[in-house]
Amino acid sequence: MSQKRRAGTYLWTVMMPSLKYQKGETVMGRWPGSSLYYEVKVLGFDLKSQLYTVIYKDGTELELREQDLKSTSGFQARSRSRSRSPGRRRSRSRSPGRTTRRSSSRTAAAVAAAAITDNAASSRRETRLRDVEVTLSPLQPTKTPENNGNNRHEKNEDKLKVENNTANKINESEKKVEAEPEKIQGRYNLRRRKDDGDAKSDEAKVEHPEEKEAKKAAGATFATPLDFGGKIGAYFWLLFLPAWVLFLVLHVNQEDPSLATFPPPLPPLDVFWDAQALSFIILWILFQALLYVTPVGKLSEGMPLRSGERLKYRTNGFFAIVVSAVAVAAAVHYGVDLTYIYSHFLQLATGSFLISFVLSIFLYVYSRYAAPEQLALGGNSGNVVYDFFKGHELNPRIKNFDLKFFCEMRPGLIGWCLINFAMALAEMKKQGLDAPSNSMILVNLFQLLYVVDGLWNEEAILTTMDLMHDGFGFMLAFGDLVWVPFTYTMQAYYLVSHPSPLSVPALTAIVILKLVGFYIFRKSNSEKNAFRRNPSDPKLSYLKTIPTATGKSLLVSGWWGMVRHPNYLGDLLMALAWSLPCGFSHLLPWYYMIYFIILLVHRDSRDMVECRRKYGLAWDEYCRTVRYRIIPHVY
Ligand SMILES: NC(=O)C1=CN([C@@H]2O[C@H](COP(=O)(O)OP(=O)(O)OC[C@H]3O[C@@H](n4cnc5c(N)ncnc54)[C@H](OP(=O)(O)O)[C@@H]3O)[C@@H](O)[C@H]2O)C=CC1
Ligand SMILES: CC(C)=CCC[C@@H](C)[C@H]1CC=C2C3=C(CC[C@@]21C)[C@@]1(C)CC[C@H](O)C(C)(C)[C@@H]1CC3
Repeated sequence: MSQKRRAGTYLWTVMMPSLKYQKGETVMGRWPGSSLYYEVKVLGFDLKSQLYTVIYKDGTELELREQDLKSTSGFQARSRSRSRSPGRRRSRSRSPGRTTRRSSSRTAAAVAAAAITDNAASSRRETRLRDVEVTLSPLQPTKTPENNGNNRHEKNEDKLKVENNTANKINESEKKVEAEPEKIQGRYNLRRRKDDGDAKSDEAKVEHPEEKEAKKAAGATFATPLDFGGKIGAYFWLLFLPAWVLFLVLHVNQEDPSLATFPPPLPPLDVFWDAQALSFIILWILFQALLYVTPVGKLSEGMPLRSGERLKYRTNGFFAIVVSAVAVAAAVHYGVDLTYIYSHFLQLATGSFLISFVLSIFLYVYSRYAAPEQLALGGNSGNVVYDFFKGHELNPRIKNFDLKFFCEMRPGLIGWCLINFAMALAEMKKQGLDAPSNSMILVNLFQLLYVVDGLWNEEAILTTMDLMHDGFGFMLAFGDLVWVPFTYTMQAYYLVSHPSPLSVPALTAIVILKLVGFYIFRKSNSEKNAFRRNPSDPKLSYLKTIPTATGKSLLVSGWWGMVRHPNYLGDLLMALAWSLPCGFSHLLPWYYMIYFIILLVHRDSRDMVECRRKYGLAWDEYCRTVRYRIIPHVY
């Protein structure tokens, strides 16, 4: 176990009697870059960095130094005679990119967060100060030697200018903010929340005595609210997910896979087990692992972690699928009968399930040796079953081998195409055809395009929820190794014994639908990925953005101004195009579509909660501007 895995860097206290401010205490916190103080609640204290995490009333969470906090006594409310009613304030100059009216109830945090800016125009407004509307007046500290003149901005007469200057600074310096977080933080005397990825610290890893005590509490405090039904839900999903795969696999084999025949007849237990099938799965995973570690292709950087570190990923997925295709073609050429996959589907699925289960146990045990900052916020409840299910560690790695990235992008995803191909061969064999049916060809090509595109743009996965936020546990291990290859292939499996002829107009309409969906999916994912990687990319300069207190901005025009998840919309259209070739006789080939709607609606809600937590009122502003979640004018 490396030293790094054991070293706990960020430690939080539940009770630290020696601290000036206690957890839960309400104090006044300076808004970064200004002299304005707002009421904040202390959430915790980081021993190592000596920073307090506080939450403003608008929900923004920031990390502040002790000197940026003051007790509430000694503050006076801003008198009305000194400042116009903030609710009636008007903007002196409107930013060209501004698209929405200001909300009447807002704190400075929100003001800083809510100015929608034009990416390109922001640099031209470098020195311009703007006034903005606010309703909640910030409080100013009564002058004391301590706070008098310790900040350049305090000399400004109009404090709101200062406040808005802060907003502007955040707008102006978006490029710098994302590229040079430390510099910006230094300027504002502020650190973003740790989970937003910054704050690399090189301080010595000496353990203070208090740290030891605090370590015990660290596990429980580094967590976000539970989802998937919480602890009870975790038990349910652990049982339900494998049972559902079994149900589908047993159903699709029937001549008439009607849901009325529930439960499907269970085969004897020994049918499930096949050592040969298990060894094929192991060989496949090892083969993919070998391709993954082959030093071919780019080394891409992931998003900054809580520790500030950026992991490197070998993004050679396209290379892997090409080599895999050549290997499979060679195997077929030399007489390997791929219809084995069709005839041993249940056994192969069982083998994969065993591997995913063993892997999940390993991952959980391995995560017990990880440093607190390496854990996933969403899988750190302290409940073994929940954390085992959700994934305790964010990016488990054995040396440079990233287990989550590998499992998500390689064996299951490429295996999905292999299985589809085997189903096409099985269809020809079973139906006595010289070539696969039109429907089978469409399903194969559509899903192949989806996978190849994912691998070609492999770097884009590094800015998705799974890679950035979700831990690696049973949910993803099972999802990647069992769910994807053995349920996403349902349409092809179904077509083997349920031919579904397609007319030319139907075929054309389905192809168009797929292409439209693909276009939306690819363009929107690439837009967000490019923006997250380089917000000052000149190619994105036409886009409008909302700055947030974390230093990151939110896109509010382009694809991400159409709906909040344009990528989901494209994905759903593609899912529809995958099911349509199978006709309407049975529900089974529509399983993916139904599951996918549920998955994406749930993912959207999870993301909403997470983004609200991260971005506070800036997120609300985004939601007010972009009203629909996935389908314009519908949902
Ligand atoms: N076939 C399948 O089974 C599945 C496919 N998918 C597909 O995978 C892809 C990735 O999906 P997923 O990871 O769920 O979600 P997203 O790729 O949409 O990632 C969501 C994150 O994007 C960032 N974001 C949200 N709104 C904005 C904005 N306006 N401007 C800039 N950044 C924003 C936020 O992260 P931050 O601000 O921290 O950067 C947010 O947490 C999608 O295309 C989806 O359809 C997903 C699940 C299953
Ligand atoms: C019910 C259950 C077990 C849920 C687990 C969900 C996983 C199956 C999915 C979560 C996100 C995924 C993504 C892809 C595959 C499915 C899982 C793992 C993905 C790799 C498919 C190919 C795409 O191009 C993609 C790279 C965008 C995508 C990323 C998310």
